[in-house]
Amino acid sequence: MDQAYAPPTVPAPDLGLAPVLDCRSLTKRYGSVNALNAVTFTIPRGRVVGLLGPNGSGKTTLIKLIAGLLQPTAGSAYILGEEPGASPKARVSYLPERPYFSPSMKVTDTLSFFADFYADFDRRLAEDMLLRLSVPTTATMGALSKGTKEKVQLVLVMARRAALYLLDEPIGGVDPAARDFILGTIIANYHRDSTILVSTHLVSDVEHALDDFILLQYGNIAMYSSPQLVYQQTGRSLDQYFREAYRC
Ligand SMILES: Nc1ncnc2c1ncn2[C@@H]1O[C@H](COP(=O)(O)OP(=O)(O)OP(=O)(O)O)[C@@H](O)[C@H]1O
Repeated sequence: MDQAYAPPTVPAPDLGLAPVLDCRSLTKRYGSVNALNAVTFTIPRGRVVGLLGPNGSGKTTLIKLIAGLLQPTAGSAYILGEEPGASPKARVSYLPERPYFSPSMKVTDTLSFFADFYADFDRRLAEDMLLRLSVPTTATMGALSKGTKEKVQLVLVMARRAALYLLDEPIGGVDPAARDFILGTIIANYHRDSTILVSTHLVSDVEHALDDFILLQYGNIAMYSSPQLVYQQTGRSLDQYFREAYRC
């Protein structure tokens, strides 16, 4: 069922290139649970797109399908014109919703791990960002607070030169001051040619950093628009609008 889907209301920048992400009738069922229902949308290059929606609306499922970590029940996700596979994966930098480094690894070890694993990883950029976020790089991951671990993992993912960044709940545990730094410096002003799809419940924190947003509800796209357009049409911030209209 896809009748809630509305096409993007913000015109895409005409870069004369294939869209970074093109999802066509993307569907995922877990047994009898319809997690994603024939979702169709396109994201052009150079956009920061928020993936919003209440618990269980399908955000993580969508991100994992795009990252190639889940097989769709039907439909496809194309990244720069290709389905997820070995070559597009190299163009995608994915931040999972849960920490994945061993607690005994030092922060510097995680940098070496990324440098060995990803040819597009910019170690100096990562070190610079960690310094600006006051992350102790000689500490082990297990000794870091939840928010600091999130900072490390986000920095690692954003220090790759990818075409598409998929960030699943990147800053839930980060304190508000650091959230501003992360959103303002790392996400909003980052790699202007790259595209970021970021899932989050922190609408009021992220909305100023977003070019567009996709609102999922019950595995369908309920809205694909921009915070600016919502403000023009309703006089409300995205956060206020959702609290009133959708309670998510
Ligand atoms: N491995 C799984 N097996 C069965 N059902 C699943 C599985 N993973 C997700 N689901 C179901 O699919 C639906 C979408 O889940 P998903 O995790 O994608 O939502 P979400 O929007 O990311 O939620 P949240 O905001 O709570 O993280 C939910 O009904 C969830 O219970």
